Amino acid sequence: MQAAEPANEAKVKECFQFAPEMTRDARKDGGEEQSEPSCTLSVKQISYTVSERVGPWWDLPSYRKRWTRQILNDVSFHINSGQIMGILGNSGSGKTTLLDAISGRIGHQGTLLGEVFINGRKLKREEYQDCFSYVLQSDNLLSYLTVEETLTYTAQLALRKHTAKAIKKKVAAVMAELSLCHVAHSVVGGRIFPGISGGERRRVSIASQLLQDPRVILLDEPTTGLDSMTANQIVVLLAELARRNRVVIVTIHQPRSELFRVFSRIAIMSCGELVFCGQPEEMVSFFSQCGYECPEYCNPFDIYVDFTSVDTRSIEREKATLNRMHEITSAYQRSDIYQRMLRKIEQSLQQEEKPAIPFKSKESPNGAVKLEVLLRRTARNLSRDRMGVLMRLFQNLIYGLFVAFFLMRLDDDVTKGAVQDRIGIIYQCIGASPYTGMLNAVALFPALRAISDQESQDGLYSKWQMFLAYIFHSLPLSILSVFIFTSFLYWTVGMHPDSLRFLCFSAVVLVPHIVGELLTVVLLGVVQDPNMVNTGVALLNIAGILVGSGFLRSTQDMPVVFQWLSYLTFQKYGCELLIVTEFHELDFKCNSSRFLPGSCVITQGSQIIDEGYPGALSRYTLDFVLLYAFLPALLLLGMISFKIRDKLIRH
Ligand SMILES: Nc1ncnc2c1ncn2[C@@H]1O[C@H](COP(=O)(O)OP(=O)(O)OP(=O)(O)O)[C@@H](O)[C@H]1O
Repeated sequence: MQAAEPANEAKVKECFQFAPEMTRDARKDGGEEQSEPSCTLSVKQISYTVSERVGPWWDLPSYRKRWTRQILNDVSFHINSGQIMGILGNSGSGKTTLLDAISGRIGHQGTLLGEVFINGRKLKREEYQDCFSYVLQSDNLLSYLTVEETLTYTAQLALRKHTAKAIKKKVAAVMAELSLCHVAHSVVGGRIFPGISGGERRRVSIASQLLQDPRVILLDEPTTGLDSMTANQIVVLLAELARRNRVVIVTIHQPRSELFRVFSRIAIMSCGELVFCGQPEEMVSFFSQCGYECPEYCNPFDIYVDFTSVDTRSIEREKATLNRMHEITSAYQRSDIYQRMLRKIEQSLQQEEKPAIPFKSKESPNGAVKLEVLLRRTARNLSRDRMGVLMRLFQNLIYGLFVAFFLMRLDDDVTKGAVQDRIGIIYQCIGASPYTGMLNAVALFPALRAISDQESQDGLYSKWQMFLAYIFHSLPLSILSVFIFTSFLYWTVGMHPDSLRFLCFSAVVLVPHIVGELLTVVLLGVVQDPNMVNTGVALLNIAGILVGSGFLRSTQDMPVVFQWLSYLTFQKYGCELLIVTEFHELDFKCNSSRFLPGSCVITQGSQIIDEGYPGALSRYTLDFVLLYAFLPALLLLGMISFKIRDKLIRH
């Protein structure tokens, strides 16, 4: 099949006569006509299959059976630097999976076959992320930072050898390249916080990638959700980026017909197959020769995607449209366009002097510097959330107000609840403070986790470094919040009036609060759904109180297995410590006018310690050490959890 004919060229002109003249075509500038392309990307026979269960879990016989689903089928193409390729196709046709496969971000669930070559050199799997920049469909930007700050922190994470001045220059250059200078000092914003526009956000995402000077940029639906004018501007901008000696591949839904002149290559996908890949003019002539003309004044992108899509609304339609799709795919594979492309791949693989693989700038700083940058970035971003900071600082205090209002003032008279009320306060302090920690983590960490998933795939840092940065940033706030809470509660309700005991009390209550937050973040490493983590931490806390506190059932009376389990709970050490802190050397009164048999048996706090927590006084220091040992243990567990996440989540 011939690629282009004069008659068809006339048709092309006719078809797009309404399209305004674009500035300059990336293709004409640096594409086919470029004599010595500095970078070539060849994708050879990429196939991806996944094994899926046939039915839902509630239909056990079909759930047990599996079938193999072909997501990508033998996809090959070749593109040079200076060119921009648009991948079109209906929803579910495999566009995103193709980009994931090319960039090495595909999950472990399926079987990936095929090879990717840069400058004719085969890429190893571990080299993918050092070679490609990938702008995801949903941008995860830090909302309270300005555009300039966002890019500066990214540059600090990516570029070690650069001085502060060089980083500033680099950020300014990238902002100029992406026309972001006018919003440099504007806050990025997000769903609940207004900031820059959607189009500007996309450009910030692209700018973040450009900081590492990638030669191959992949973008998944960068125009989704944007109005058509902004979408056009983004694609024209991408074409300009391509013209500066880069390969740009972009998946796109419903591009406007004007963009016909902007793309150097158009690929159309359907059901995981590459139905067509060639120059836009070749596309029109190819489809015409197949008998599928683009009607006058119609957008060829829409028309050709429609021709190649499978309509599943009825079995008859599905059969007919699937046949049509296969017919067009076979015609493409027999065409000169396809054969020429295969020859280019072979030429590129067989050239004698293959240029080196152009990796992204790999001058990332050492782990400690990355952690420091992440810590500064997280602290600056979250500290600008005024309501968030206020809630964080005063949530414990608000809870303390409830308790204080309920109890008013502790009494020394055992007949007026001197023992019961004190135990109640200790129970509330140990039982409730993990929840406030958990709520903080569930509200704040998932957004940071999404950012770290993306940035760790870009090779900027490891996921566990974001985990540590979040925990370290939260420590001063947690300490302050607990101190405000205990300062109020301790003195208002009238606990043991001794400053040292107050400090010990605060130091003990701090741990469950931090453990609640830490445990939640640790679980968020391996469990994606924050609601499940929420429930899990709440249940663990309840179980810990039941087994460890000794309030609901005396530890000595519990079965041996629970006694052993209690040693694994921070509640055991926390409760023992608070009981000793409050009851040691405390004398009670007994109001004889309300005398009930047995009510005046307890006259000293030490009786409570000896009966309920024998030996707790002598274990005071050890209990403190064991209680605080939960913090480094959970930090370690968190690092392991986020290393597991590296394996579980590809992006
Ligand atoms: N790991 C996987 N397991 C099972 N199915 C998968 C997996 N990855 C992708 N798919 C399926 O493959 C098909 C192609 O998905 P993909 O996201 O690549 O489509 P797309 O063309 O990008 O769609 P859209 O335009 O809607 O984003 C979808 O039906 C998707 O459900």
